[in-house]
Amino acid sequence: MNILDEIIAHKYKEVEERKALYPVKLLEKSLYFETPCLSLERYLLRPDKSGIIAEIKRKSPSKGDINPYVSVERTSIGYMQAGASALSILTDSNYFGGKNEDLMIARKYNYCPILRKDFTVDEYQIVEAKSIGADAILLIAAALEPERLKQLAAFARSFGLEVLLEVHSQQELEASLSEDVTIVGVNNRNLQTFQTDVALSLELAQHIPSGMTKVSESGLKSPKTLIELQAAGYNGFLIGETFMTDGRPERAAAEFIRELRQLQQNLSLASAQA
Ligand SMILES: O=P(O)(O)OC[C@@H](O)[C@@H](O)c1c[nH]c2ccccc12
Repeated sequence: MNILDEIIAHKYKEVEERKALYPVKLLEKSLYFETPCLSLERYLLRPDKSGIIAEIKRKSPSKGDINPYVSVERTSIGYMQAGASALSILTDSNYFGGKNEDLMIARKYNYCPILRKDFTVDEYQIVEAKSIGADAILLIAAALEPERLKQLAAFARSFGLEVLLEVHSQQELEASLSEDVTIVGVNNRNLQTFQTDVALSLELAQHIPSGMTKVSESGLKSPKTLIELQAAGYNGFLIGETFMTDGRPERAAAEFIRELRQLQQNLSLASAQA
């Protein structure tokens, strides 16, 4: 069994337990149901922002502990001050050391779109995402039958949540697109080997319908790579480890974004001179 199958099998059980502990009726009392979501897509397209979705990830199956005691308050504020477009908060606890409270803390301190990063397999988790203040959810093509994925996407949209559709191949992409999906994320991490290869994003870019907002996910280590991805049509860049492996992730993000802006400026100067 590969790691994704294992995580998903565990998730189905976990969701049943959570449903019993915190019934939907209880979640629906959250004030966030009266608050409209901020559009991740719109923030990714804002020219004054970097396009970076900065992630808070304490640990992962591939790396083990990354930053287990990170301060979500300090890091989330610092990420946004550094010029990130949005936040991604892992809420899976078993494999990634996250929790709903992490997202709630990020929500409390930041006015920006927040992606709830989890393995969504059930409508309950979508109600839960809205109840903790998320603006967008992830749906992973490799984890869901295409028809099921489309149902969940429509359900998320009915709460105003945006959907980031995660794919690893052209087949997954073509099978899973629907009118409820406007943001496509190409995950550069192979879930069998945990290797990351940005070439996958560059390859798949041409197959993503124009008009979709394109995000490249995982293994992004240098601002130069972002410039390449931008040239290939990417608007968003999901970055976790490169920041989180630093004792102060927000400082690593600030440094990264400063370099990115420098490169962008050099490029626009060069093209103005040409
Ligand atoms: O830490 P990285 O290599 O920068 O990757 C971030 C993000 O893309 C990765 O955490 C991720 C992508 N898809 C996921 C699905 C579930 C959990 C985590 C992920």
